[in-house]
Amino acid sequence: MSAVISPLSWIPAPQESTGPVRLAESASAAGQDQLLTPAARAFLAELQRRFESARQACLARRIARQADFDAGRLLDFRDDTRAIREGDWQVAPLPAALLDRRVEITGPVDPKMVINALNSGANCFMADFEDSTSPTWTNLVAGQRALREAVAGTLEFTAPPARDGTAGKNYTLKPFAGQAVLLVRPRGWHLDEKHLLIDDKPISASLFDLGLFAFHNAHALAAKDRGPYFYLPKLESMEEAQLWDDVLAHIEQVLGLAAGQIKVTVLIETLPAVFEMDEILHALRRRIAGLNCGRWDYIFSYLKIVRAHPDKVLPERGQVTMTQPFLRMYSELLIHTCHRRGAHAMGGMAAQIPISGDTVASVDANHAAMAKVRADKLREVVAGHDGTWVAHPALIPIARTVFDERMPTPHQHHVLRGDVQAFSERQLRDRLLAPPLGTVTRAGFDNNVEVCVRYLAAWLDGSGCVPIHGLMEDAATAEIARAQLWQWLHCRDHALAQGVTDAEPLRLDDGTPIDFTLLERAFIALPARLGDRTQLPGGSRLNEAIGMLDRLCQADTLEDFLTVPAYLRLD
Ligand SMILES: CC(=O)SCCNC(=O)CCNC(=O)[C@H](O)C(C)(C)COP(=O)(O)OP(=O)(O)OC[C@H]1O[C@@H](n2cnc3c(N)ncnc32)[C@H](O)[C@@H]1OP(=O)(O)O
Ligand SMILES: O=CC(=O)O
Ligand SMILES: [Mg+2]
Repeated sequence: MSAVISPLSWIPAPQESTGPVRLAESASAAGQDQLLTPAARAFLAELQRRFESARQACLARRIARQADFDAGRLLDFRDDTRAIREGDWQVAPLPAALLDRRVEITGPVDPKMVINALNSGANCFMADFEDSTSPTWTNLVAGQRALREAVAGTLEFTAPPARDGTAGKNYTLKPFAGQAVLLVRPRGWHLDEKHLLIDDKPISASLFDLGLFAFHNAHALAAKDRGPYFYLPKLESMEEAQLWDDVLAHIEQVLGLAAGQIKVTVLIETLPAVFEMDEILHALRRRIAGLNCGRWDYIFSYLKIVRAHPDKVLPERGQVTMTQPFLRMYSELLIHTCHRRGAHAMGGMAAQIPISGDTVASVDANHAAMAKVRADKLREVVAGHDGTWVAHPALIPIARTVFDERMPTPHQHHVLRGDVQAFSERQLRDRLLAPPLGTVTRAGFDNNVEVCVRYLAAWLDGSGCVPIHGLMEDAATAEIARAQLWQWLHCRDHALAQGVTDAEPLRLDDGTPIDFTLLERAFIALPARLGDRTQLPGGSRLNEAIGMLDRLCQADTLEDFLTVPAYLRLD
């Protein structure tokens, strides 16, 4: 292949050790000392000192890029990496455990979920420290402990006794051969972990989650012919992928693992990343097993990146489905890119979960929800995806049946999507950026407010994933609701800033202007929608959540991530 730029050339030097490595005074969770041993702390401190400047450089690049987008520039494929896109190369062969990934279950890392997911019959389980976990210190420590015991094969859980005194159910793991293959998703590059201080500064949350898991489990996994396997979230560029590769190569070296033993799957869930999929695969080519369509964060990222482009405002989130052309293009380009390079093209998550109840209405609602999941999985397998995600064990048979019927082979790398290849980069870009047509209804507006408030309250109370009106809501889905509210409310400001002197507010489909009066009305109507607060997850934190959402909506600038200000209120 002809000359390729060196992605490392801009990365700053590691920091010298300057201070102590210690737990914050607020860090108090059962079992933390068995996890954060002196050796584990030293290992994490070295990671932080070695890679923190590079992480900060990546984050600074995100800010600079956003300033460009706000000034009117639109995303495009990179000129400086054309040689990578046009080159003829493949990723390293996939390990046997990651060849057939047709059904992957995902979920938070509490012990019961971990056991249920590993026993669920899915091919893989993504244990999630990210979108579906509220990163309280208790949750993080309990999650790392649960995963360590799961890898050791000793994890057990007993549910608390019922109110009538009946003993709680006991959960144990199936034999290893029947378990789902474990993948772990650390938090993204933008987050800090405030409970472990290195040189008096919080450690990167990504390095904490991934490093601690690798430190404790890499050898036990290697002994079972598994590497530590990870899902990497919210990357925005090949430089961020390169940073991960450097971190992982370093971990392999320090822990004495074979080079390339650690495997990763990267979520393509930001708009910038979709323009650098070849580059991301290339940066991680020694260890990447696939890319995944993280549709919810992708929609959120689309909103964020084009926030200042009034012609690209998305309709309410219920109308932004994967059959919309701009999202179909994203999934098909991902399939084409992965298969050309010998990597898996994983599908994503349908938000519907089973609806319980035996009334006619709930049975019908459940039937409709399951039909939507089935249709989503069918779209994915027909498009060429090699596997998919489910949020709940009851969805595994639906996804499996669809994939078994349409994908007789362990994967379908042979589906090359020549139709996608036929597009020029200009055509691809236009299709990826074209927003769908649609509307904003009063119901859609009010639903966004309710979901944000309920999710935020639950998150502040330690639950990172909750069912709301029959849908799974996690950090990514709630972020869409939050960012949409802000964008709709500030759309006129952006048009005015661009010189449209007679710009009007965006309007609901019935003509009502979307303004702060409408937001206030939604807040006033909220108590009636919420019903008995004591029955809701995080019920005692609803007022705090309302205050936060109000502030986030009123602010002149869109907060990058809801979880960043919310984290200041956690623990
Ligand atoms: C955008 C993205 O990032 S998607 C990825 C992140 N999101 C996720 O991973 C979603 C994970 N799913 C969940 O957390 C849950 O399914 C929820 C919160 C949506 C619903 O959970 P619940 O209200 O407990 O569902 P429900 O009561 O129907 O659960 C029935 C059983 O299935 C188990 N279960 C539900 N979801 C899962 C899961 N994802 N993994 C393992 N077990 C699960 C429950 O623990 C419960 O077990 P039990 O019978 O032994 O008590
Ligand atoms: O992480 C997955 C997503 O859809 O976001
Ligand atoms: Mg996500």
